[in-house]
Amino acid sequence: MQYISNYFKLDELGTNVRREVLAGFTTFISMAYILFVNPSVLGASGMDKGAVFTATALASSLGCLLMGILAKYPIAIAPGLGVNAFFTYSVVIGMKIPWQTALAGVFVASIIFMIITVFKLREAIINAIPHNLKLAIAAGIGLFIAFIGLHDGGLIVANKSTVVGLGSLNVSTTWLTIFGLIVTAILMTRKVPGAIFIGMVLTSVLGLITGLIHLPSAIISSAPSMHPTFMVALTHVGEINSLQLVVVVLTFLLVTFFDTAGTLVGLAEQAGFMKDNKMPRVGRALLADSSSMLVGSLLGTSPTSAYVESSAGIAVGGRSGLTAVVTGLLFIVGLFFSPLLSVVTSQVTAPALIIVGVLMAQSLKQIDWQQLEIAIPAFLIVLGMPLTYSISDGIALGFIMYPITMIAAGRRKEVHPLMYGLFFVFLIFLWILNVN
Ligand SMILES: Nc1nc2[nH]cnc2c(=O)[nH]1
Repeated sequence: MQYISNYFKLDELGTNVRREVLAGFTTFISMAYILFVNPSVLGASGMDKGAVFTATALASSLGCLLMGILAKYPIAIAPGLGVNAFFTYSVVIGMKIPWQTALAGVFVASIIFMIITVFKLREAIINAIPHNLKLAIAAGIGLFIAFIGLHDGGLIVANKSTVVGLGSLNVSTTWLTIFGLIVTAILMTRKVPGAIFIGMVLTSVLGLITGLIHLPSAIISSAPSMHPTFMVALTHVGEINSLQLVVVVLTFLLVTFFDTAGTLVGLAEQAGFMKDNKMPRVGRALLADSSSMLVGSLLGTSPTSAYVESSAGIAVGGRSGLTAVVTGLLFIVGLFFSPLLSVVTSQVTAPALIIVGVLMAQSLKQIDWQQLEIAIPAFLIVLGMPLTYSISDGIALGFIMYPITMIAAGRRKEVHPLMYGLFFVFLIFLWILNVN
């Protein structure tokens, strides 16, 4: 115990083992839903849900353990919601790229992410992209996953005359979504730890009682085999050979890199770790994420990110890497609960998607809406993501508009050369998509 306390510097951080364990549990309960939501989202791309479940648990566990032990932060890592939706809906379903190739794209992006981190290019890249556009990406992803949740839960449906509209309230399963959304919203508002998880449990129970969800055959079982997805990424790397796939890899990289970097800084501010506006050991934290993304792609899951839900553990006092280690160990325990997958239907996951969307949309408030040369591209990113049903299309719209409005405002010297490069990359990308 003394060794643990010394290693994680618990005394120095003004914390103790008991508080750290409680924080680790709190964070785990807040994000355990991803064990079920990730297989549901990636399963829609044709991937085996059981294999994704096991890959999700292992990649999350590894990410949390690395973050705890190497970077010593109370920050958890797991496959990001949003980027998994991009994987399924934009890349596999939209661009008709096989999931095996998409997984290879995640693998390639993770290697670039590692190189950027190890060779300290990270500051240069973080600085090249305007802060307001990074905020817009986070917010846009929030709107995108909320839109997916509203649609999957039956609340928003396609409509021939108005494009989209309110779903029919005569569909009984939609009432499960409504119930889940209200319960989760109340629990979140009252700051109950694990609100999203509890909301999902209560919605599933209501589904079981009303017969809208069928009883699972068991609760505990051995972890499902990863055979259908294991090492598939490696054998398909050769298929990353078109501009379309280069843009897909770039999007995986941009989204994961900025999501993680932004979330790390946000959480470090919350926990009081920032020194001179900089986060100490940020390289190690990014390495923890890029390593779990790399391993995750080989096991069978979309990119991992630092999780906003870590703020729940920090809020109950978690300050050291021990918090993340506890969360990581709990993901191993989670491996044995795969039979519950069948209970977690899209109506059960919908409220989680909508509420996490709200959390991610909070960065809207920091965007400088007064300067139109910034506001217009930022707005296109934010609105573009849900309306095009694609993170990369949203980024493309904003990144193409940005140099145009900046030049119009007489601020062309403030545009980083990389942004001019991305202007052409995304222009060609949209053009290729249109040709198809
Ligand atoms: N930062 C972050 N937190 C999440 N929590 C659930 N999904 C995500 C995600 O994609 N990014």
